[in-house]
Amino acid sequence: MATDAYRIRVEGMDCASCALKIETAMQRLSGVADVRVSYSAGTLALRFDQDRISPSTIDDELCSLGFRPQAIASSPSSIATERKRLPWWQDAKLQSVMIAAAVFALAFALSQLFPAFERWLYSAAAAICLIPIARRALIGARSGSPFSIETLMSVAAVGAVMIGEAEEAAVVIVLFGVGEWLETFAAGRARAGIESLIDVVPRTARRLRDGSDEVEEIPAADLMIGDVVVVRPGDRIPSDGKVIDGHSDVNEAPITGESVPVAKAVGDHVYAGSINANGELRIETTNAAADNTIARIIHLVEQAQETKAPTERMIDRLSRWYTPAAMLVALLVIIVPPLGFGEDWATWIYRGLATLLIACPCALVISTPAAIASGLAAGARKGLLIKGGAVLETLGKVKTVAFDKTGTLTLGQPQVTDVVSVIGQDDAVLARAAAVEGNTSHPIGQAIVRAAKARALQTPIVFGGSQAVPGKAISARLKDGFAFVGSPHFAAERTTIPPELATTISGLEHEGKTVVVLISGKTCEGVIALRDEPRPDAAGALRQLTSKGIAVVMLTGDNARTAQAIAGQLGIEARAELLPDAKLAEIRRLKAVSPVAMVGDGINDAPALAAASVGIAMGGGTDVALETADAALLNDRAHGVAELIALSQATLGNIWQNISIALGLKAVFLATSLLGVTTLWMAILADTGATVLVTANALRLLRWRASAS
Ligand SMILES: Nc1ncnc2c1ncn2[C@@H]1O[C@H](COP(=O)(O)OP(=O)(O)OP(=O)(O)O)[C@@H](O)[C@H]1O
Ligand SMILES: [Zn+2]
Repeated sequence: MATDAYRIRVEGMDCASCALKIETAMQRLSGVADVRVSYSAGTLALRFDQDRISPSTIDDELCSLGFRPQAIASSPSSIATERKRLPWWQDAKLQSVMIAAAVFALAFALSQLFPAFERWLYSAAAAICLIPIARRALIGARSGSPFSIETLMSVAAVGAVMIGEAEEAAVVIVLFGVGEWLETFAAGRARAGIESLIDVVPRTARRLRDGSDEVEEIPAADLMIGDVVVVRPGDRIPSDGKVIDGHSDVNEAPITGESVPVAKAVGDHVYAGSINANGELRIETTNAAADNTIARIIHLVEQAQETKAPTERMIDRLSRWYTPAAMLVALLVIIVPPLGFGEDWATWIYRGLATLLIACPCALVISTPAAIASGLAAGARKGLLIKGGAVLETLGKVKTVAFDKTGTLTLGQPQVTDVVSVIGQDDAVLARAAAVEGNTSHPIGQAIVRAAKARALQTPIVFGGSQAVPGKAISARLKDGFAFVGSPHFAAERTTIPPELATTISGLEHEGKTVVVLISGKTCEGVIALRDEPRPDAAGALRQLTSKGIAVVMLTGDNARTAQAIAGQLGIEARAELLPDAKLAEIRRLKAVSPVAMVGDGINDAPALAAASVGIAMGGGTDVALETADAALLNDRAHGVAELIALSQATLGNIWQNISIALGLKAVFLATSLLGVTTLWMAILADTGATVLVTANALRLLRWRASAS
């Protein structure tokens, strides 16, 4: 079966139960799978079978439910234009509230003139205003959501009219409209988290006309790869690109969350959305608008918001039976006291209707996605990229963080410090080792090659390619046979290391240096020691984690003495000499006890990152980090790990506050309705009030700041 992905923006999805309604309706269409609706991003994503259904059928279904499907723009600047908001007085919800209010005002005026018809006038007005709501209730019922808020409203309003409370029915309908309008407003605010990212990309760019010095202003979305743009001091950079002229300090906060300016000169890479501080720059565009780093971040955050967290799934399931159950309770409230205890019918019908109105699950359904959306957006603004609510939830529960050593706790740029030769000349050892490492991507090998270049050494010829022995060594054929550069362990497996050399090696290792041995045939020709400095902020970042009661451990393929020396400096426990498989096994072992986060540079430790409960990529540059791992630190600071965990914990806390607010308010109002204290209009206000409160509480997360850093 060939399936296609379909992703659109849905206008009018302003209440979380709307999102559920769309989800249910889509799941019922045949030929549709993987339905994901994000209330917080306002998007719908699904896969469909071309042979059985077409996108236009899907769009029609959305329209019949009362929503407006819209294509998603691919670049931030066009998203910004696309999302241009209508002025508030043109809002459709507000207009329908105004119409309802006008109809009731008319009924009121007429009833002053014809007091005898008062009841009829209000009933007629209620009926007119109920029509659109009842229609939505019917459409919802037909597409699989019979117990929507519209159904509850319709039943309550009809019931109120029937017991002679037409006036109150009128007030409730108007208030319902006001509530819906408030929810739209709140939903808009909740989406502001992402919009603040979109807004950093300028709409226009000053492009240099081919071969001349003339500048023309064009939409940033129309920039093409190779175009040269001129960015004046104070302007935002319109596209990812390479500086070809000028130098300046650039604030990359929109991408990395770090507002310390970075000096940029010819040849340096710059990101769309960053702010050019003081010098004019000419930049050659390297990415099309939709491929800019910031565009990819926005896209990832939106997609992250579409994936549901476990708590959210639980709440969704809960809310699917919550409403029918509440309706049942309302029914019992209506019939039990009069039938069982001879109480007054009118009183208990009224109380039952109030109970019905507070049965709307909106606030509950919204509690989790609203918090997660804010948490994800707050993270993205600080350079903490989290790929979904599930990751956020797991991160908040992490008890152990495992760090890869190279490039994560250390800078990942080892420098050759010592060369010890057995065959005579130091330079010969370095040159031969550099030849073997000629094409390696391993940081140790690259450092050796750099050192040989720095000494302007002539490297011997290599025959054929090189062979890596992962976690151990690399080999290549030189003129006089095969040579290996590898760990002392590996050397000891192949040959005997002379005792005095072994002493030298362990001495160097005690200093925290990594030592590799050059072997040719069966002879040890010499050793090379390298030093990789710990990141300046590593020790502080680790302390931040341990002070929160999180265990930290360093995993490395390096030898135990070197690992110990570095771990000692950082105050961390180390597991050393782990071959790639052993790293995986170690992660699995830790994970069996409690959730584990693994932090790596995302380049050569992808399997370990994947095996952990949460894989966090850092230091690998934005490109790799963005695509691999569950979370990424775009700012390349070790502190980011503690911040990620703190943000996740704050989000989890916020979720539980929201659930408590939602359920707590319902409980209070259920009690007061039974006691007869709650009026219908109070019940409807309590419902929308809870939704607005929950949204407002979730929005607090947007202002989240890492406390200690
Ligand atoms: N290309 C190579 N040249 C020389 N030594 C190598 C090479 N590849 C691996 N080794 C040896 O194997 C050891 C382990 O390598 P591995 O790649 O597993 O760890 P690493 O990436 O250096 O460190 P970490 O596990 O902390 O990231 C290295 O310390 C080194 O001694
Ligand atoms: Zn609602």
